Amino acid sequence: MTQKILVLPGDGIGPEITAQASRILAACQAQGLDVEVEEGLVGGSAYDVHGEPLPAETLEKAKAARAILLGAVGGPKWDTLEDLGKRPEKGLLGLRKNLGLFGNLRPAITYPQLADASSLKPELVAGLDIMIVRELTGGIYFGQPRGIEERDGQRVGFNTYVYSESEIERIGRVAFEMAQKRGKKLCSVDKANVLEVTILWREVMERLAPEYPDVELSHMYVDNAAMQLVRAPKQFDVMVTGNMFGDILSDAAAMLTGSIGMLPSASLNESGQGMYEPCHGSAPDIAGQGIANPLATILSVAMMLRYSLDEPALAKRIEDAVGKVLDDGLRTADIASEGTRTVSTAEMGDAVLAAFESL
Ligand SMILES: NC(=O)C1=CN([C@@H]2O[C@H](COP(=O)(O)OP(=O)(O)OC[C@H]3O[C@@H](n4cnc5c(N)ncnc54)[C@H](O)[C@@H]3O)[C@@H](O)[C@H]2O)C=CC1
Ligand SMILES: CC(C)CC(=O)C(=O)O
Ligand SMILES: [Mg+2]
Repeated sequence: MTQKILVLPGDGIGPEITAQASRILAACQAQGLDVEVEEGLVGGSAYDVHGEPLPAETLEKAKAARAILLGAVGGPKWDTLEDLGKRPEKGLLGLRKNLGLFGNLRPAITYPQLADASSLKPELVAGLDIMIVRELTGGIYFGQPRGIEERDGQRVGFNTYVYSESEIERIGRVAFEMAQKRGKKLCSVDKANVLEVTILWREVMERLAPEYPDVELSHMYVDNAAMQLVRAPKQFDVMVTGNMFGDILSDAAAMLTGSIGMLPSASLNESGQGMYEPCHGSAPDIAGQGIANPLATILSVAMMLRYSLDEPALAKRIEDAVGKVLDDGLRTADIASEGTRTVSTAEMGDAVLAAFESL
């Protein structure tokens, strides 16, 4: 049966990088992938047309799609909008919430060819393969109450960090199952020395552990986890954490791989429907220059093939194509180093496409 894919380019570099990823998706269609692809508006570009960052039409299309490929949202043009609900980022959060995409997978893999582009010494990252499992529809980004209000003659801003047992349990199960398929080590990251919500988080992870006897569960406070990620990242296999900690730790992990432009992601719900996007934002500082790295978005297509479309062979072919292009010494500016050839966003797309077709 033909499956629907929705492409949401978004803002900033979003349209530049999704254009390259869409070419790879089209190449997969030419190889027999039975999908129907359509585009939609989200974020600032949707606000400019419809006055809201997640128009009903986009949400309808998203619900009907098996998978969504999203570029990025946001930018200075919309940062002054006082109504937070109208900001581009709310469009993205609205999609995640409405589709129930609670399970966010963020693999940080250092391609051997990029070990010297990492912020760490090559020996610290050679062979690095971490999976960060981030809870995506709860925690402080969604908790109520939230707001800014007048209290005792001054304004007070507040958000609520809340998780229910069932929310913790379902992301815990995703992480334990992921660890079972990988190196059988799971590190749960919390701040249980200070935050009640993460005391509960830790308790639920412990309660699940006996159901996964082959997985070694450990716990780490988030401040230490940030430090350990840049001290000795290869100690980690799977990490599981809440929405905000996962957001921050995954950007830190990105630099182990060479660039935030290398980190793809999958956001899944219980039925395997997924949204696929690079971990980075809309990069307004380089938007429109044709220099953004499209590889995180292209690798997100590979994750889509693996997690929502059940096409692991095509997924691997894309990953191998990326490896081949890196072997050939092609780099966008963010991952360039001595002896490599710096190429534009579109030239990187051309090269991955050619490599994909040659494999
Ligand atoms: N998933 C999303 O749509 C996200 C959206 N944002 C939004 O994006 C806007 C910019 O946020 P920032 O904090 O600056 O984060 P950012 O991730 O957009 O950029 C941070 C730095 O990384 C660089 N960078 C990011 N992606 C790159 C790529 N593919 N190739 C080369 N360099 C790349 C940028 O040039 C910049 O120097 C804001 O409006 C923010 O809210 C931020 C994070 C995620
Ligand atoms: C709008 C933000 C929560 C997006 C972000 O930074 C992310 O998901 O990594
Ligand atoms: Mg982020």
